[in-house]
Amino acid sequence: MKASLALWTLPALDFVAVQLLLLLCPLLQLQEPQAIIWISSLARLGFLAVTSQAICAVWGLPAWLGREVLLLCVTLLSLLLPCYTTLTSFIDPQATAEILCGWGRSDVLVITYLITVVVAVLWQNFSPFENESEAKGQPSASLGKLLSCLTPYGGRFLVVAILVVVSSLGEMAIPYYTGQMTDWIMNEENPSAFGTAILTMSLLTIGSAVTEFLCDSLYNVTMSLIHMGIQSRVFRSVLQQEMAFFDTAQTGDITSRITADTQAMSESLSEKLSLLMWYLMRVTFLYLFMMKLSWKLSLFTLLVLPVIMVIPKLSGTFYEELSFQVQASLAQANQAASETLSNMKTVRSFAGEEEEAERYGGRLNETYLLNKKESVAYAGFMWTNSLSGLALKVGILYYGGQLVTAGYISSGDLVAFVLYELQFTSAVEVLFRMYPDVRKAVGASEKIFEYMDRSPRIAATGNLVPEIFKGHVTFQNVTFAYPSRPDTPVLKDVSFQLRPGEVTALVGPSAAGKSTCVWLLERFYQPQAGKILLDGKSIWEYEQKYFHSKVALVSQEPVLFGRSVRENISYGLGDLPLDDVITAAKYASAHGFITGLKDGYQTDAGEKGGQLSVGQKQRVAIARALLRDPQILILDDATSALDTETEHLVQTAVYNSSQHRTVLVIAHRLSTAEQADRILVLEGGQITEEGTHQELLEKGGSYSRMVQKQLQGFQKDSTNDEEGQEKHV
Ligand SMILES: Nc1ncnc2c1ncn2[C@@H]1O[C@H](COP(=O)(O)OP(=O)(O)OP(=O)(O)O)[C@@H](O)[C@H]1O
Repeated sequence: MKASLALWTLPALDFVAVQLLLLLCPLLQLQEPQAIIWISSLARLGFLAVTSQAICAVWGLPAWLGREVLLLCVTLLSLLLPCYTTLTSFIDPQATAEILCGWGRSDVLVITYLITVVVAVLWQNFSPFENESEAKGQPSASLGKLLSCLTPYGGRFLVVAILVVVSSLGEMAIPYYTGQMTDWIMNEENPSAFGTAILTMSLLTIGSAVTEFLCDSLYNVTMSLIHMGIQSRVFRSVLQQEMAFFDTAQTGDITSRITADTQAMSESLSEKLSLLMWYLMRVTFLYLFMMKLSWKLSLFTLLVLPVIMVIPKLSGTFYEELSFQVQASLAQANQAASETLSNMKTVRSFAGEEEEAERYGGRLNETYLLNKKESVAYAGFMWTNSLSGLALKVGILYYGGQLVTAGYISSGDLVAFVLYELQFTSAVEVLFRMYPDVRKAVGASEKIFEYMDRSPRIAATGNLVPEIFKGHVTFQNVTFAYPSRPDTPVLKDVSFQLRPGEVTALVGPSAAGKSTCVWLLERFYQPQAGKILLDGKSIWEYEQKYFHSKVALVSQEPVLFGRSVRENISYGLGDLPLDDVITAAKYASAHGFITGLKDGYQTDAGEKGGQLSVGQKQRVAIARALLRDPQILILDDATSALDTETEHLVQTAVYNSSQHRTVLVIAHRLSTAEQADRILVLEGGQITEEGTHQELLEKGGSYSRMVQKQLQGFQKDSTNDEEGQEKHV
């Protein structure tokens, strides 16, 4: 506020300086008015530069004004008049005499200020260079990046450009011939020329329409190719991201970027960018033809043009901001809907339908409110646009009429000019009406490029593919906190080993960090301190595909895909023989229930495996892991949903098949851990005990207490059962 007020002192000081210069200049006793105006203007420039810098240094600049824009204003204020008088004196010395003598007049100063303000606003908003506010992280135009997506199709765009030029030129000829005809009709010199002009006009119109059709078709086909390419690049890039990215980004947001944002962008690009290109070409040609007819009228049009540019731009910026907010709010609504639909069972079991519907309705209402604002902003933008265009038309007709009366141009030329000018103005109007839409595409593309250009914080760039892989895992003083909660360490200086041919069980209370050890071993995250080694080498040194062919995980909540059971088991391995799939399924005790399904191995598992029970899903997931014949097998509470008998069968199969394999089992049921060769107890992110079941029981520490608690739990359960039965009897 202080800075804005201080800035207003600049015009006041400028006014005083001009008055002083007007008093001082006669003292120089110069005869040449051009010399007087240049000397005074340079002195004014020096004064304004020093004063503006001083104001900047003391009060600083207001947020809406860039330093380079202030410099531009100072230069324009001082040098606009001398430059104008010098240039026009070459063309018409009489016209400049009046300004030279009265350069300090208040009306001249006011006009200079008006032009300066218009140019400054244009520069601030349209400058091709990055301004300070953008550098501070506001959404910046990603036009360059967008264009880089178009470059592989350069050849096609060249053909489109040629077709645009040909078609535009065809259109340009029509007003020209209309003007010619007006002159011919008025002079009645060559009546046969009338027919020739009509024929030429018809041919050119047909030619222009045909090229326009070809151009549109080629352009739209190319744009859908680009859309497809961008969508698959974004998806690919998202898949490369580290796990922490998926912890923080909402699935609905990511999906919305891949689908809705790319859709919005490519729609705007295919419709609006083609029109933009078309109208830009048209504007250029129209202006050239207008210049040919009357440079004065063309110059007049150009001078008034900034007025019709600034107003739509201002309302366009507001509209653009709103459309950005609408998109963000829509993504949130989508997120609410997809979260509810993907957790339908939980919603139903807690009778949360009404609450979820209200939540979704609330989000949609927010979007609706923003949409309302956006519509009003759009209407305002259109209104200001047409009003400013109308003012320009009236001005041109008035000035053109005067030029005809003065004999500068013929009536035919004025008719042709007015026709060109009408097209020119509507083309400029269309350009500015479309501008927010193209910005909208750029806005949507910014979000897309944010994903597309994002480099994963953790990249698996290793290339180690040893022929002999034993699978000896070493956790060496590992300390880790999740990136989303950097201040809460989950693992603290954890060290242990998993040996080939051994089954190691990791047990401990809930939230002790057991699954976290698995995620680290799977390379989903990187520890802040310590190392995880595989056969003595860091896990990050191994090549991505090789690593995951050697390390297989069956997680706590097995995830299946909406494909056949067979495809789910052979996921990631391509088209494997059915016999291999069956062997793995048998090991996992899944073959029996699979053959009992309606279509056997071809049965669809449903979305996220929803058509199978949790226990069935767990067995399919174990079969999927065993089919890879991994050297390291991790079972993270992978048999929790199985009955005791099936669990025993699966465990025996897994343990028997692991003579050379390294197996890590995480289990809440301690009976599962009992058979393991070694048991590690993890508590509060630290390994507190290590040994066999027997050793740990004898030690009488946490493990034995946990076993006792579970046993007591079972006894209590069975006592309750017996009591219940007695009561029942
Ligand atoms: N993606 C995540 N981002 C932030 N914190 C997490 C994340 N996953 C787990 N945590 C936190 O890390 C801690 C350890 O979780 P972890 O899942 O490793 O425990 P656990 O021992 O496997 O528990 P359980 O036996 O209940 O599965 C918990 O406090 C949990 O809230």
